[in-house]
Amino acid sequence: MKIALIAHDMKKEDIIQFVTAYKDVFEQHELFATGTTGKRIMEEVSLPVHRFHSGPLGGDQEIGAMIARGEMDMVLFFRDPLTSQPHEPDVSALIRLSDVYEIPLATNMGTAEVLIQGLKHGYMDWLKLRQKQGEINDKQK
Ligand SMILES: O=C(CO)COP(=O)(O)O
Repeated sequence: MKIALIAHDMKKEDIIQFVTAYKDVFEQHELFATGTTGKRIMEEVSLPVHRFHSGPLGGDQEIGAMIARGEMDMVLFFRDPLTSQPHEPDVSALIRLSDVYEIPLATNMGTAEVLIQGLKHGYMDWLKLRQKQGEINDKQK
């Protein structure tokens, strides 16, 4: 499963704690992140992460492009709702694309917890079926 991890600055500490707490789950999946979030996860949790640009420099859009290509399975985005972001349109675009392609998206730790528990207990297996169906459709094109 390909999982995107993103956190605004005020939520970086939270995402580090979250990924540390569920390291046993995350280490079984392929992780992607915006620049600074990914750097901190690699350094502080010692997990491999594919890093994109920092969010304000286009990282959210790069993750959005993966979603549009059907290459991302889950997005955990710890947003800061109390600070205005210069790249708010990019943030909205990423959330919109998650809805367009029906990708499970958490925008806070509470929902992220439910998604990761679901992943751990196999409730996300329908995603694999969808991937298989996508592969079949691609072959038929
Ligand atoms: O701004 C972000 C998401 O919108 C996060 O970017 P960084 O992980 O580079 O701080």
